[in-house]
Amino acid sequence: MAESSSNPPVLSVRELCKSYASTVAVDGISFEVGRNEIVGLLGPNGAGKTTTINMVLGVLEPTSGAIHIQGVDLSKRRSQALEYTNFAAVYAPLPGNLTVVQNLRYFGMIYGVKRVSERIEALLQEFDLARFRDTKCGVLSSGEQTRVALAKAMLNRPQLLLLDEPTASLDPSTARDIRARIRDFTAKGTGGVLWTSHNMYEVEEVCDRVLFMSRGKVLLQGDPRKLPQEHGKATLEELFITVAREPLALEHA
Ligand SMILES: Nc1ncnc2c1ncn2[C@@H]1O[C@H](COP(=O)(O)OP(=O)(O)OP(=O)(O)O)[C@@H](O)[C@H]1O
Repeated sequence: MAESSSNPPVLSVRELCKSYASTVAVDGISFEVGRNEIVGLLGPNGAGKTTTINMVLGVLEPTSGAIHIQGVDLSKRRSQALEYTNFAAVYAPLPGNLTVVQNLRYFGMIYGVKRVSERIEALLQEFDLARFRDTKCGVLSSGEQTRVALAKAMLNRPQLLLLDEPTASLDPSTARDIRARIRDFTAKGTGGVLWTSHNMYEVEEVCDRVLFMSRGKVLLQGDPRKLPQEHGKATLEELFITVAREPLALEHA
């Protein structure tokens, strides 16, 4: 049973902190990801984005704070919370010596997916991967590997999908295709997405809401199409550069 309410957000993060000796990587951030919502987690290199994602994935233990996935407290009922979650990132490629189907079967078994063969066939169709089913993942192009990584991330029908720069290194047409599939995921189901990207054009196109992080804190949040104007900037990219170079100016604005 959910702990907070009968219809909690897919992700709720409260006062989350992570410190390493003298480095405070994440410094008391709070935010939510709602159903059918794509939230962009933005910020310059070293802002704390990956550390945040790794804590939500249960890979890193927070120093303090709370994470609830579908209302389930990650620190208390970890397996149940993680059953609702999945993840794709370019720096976490699938084993290259396994074929597309072998990879999907392997992860399907790990996630305990019911009627796994049926689920794999549906995902091969959905992600236009049928012709690569017996190809080893290591020889696929970046765009094809991203599609396999997304198919793997959908195996357990997650409610919370974490995507760390899913379109990095993709050509514009493949990137557009991937964005459309992610938008479909939130539009057709009940899930939500937390998405990191350094591509401001993409963020404006895809994200319903963005969180700007700098030095471990969330400095700004809002609609990516309105935020620049609200802060006297012409574009999201200009706002990003200000957050990166002069975070204190915004913190005190
Ligand atoms: N294991 C660790 N030990 C010490 N410091 C760490 C460790 N992991 C991360 N950090 C530091 O925490 C801060 C946040 O790092 P993080 O990887 O979360 O940033 P990021 O926003 O994902 O950056 P990027 O855009 O470059 O991927 C950085 O200053 C980093 O050096």
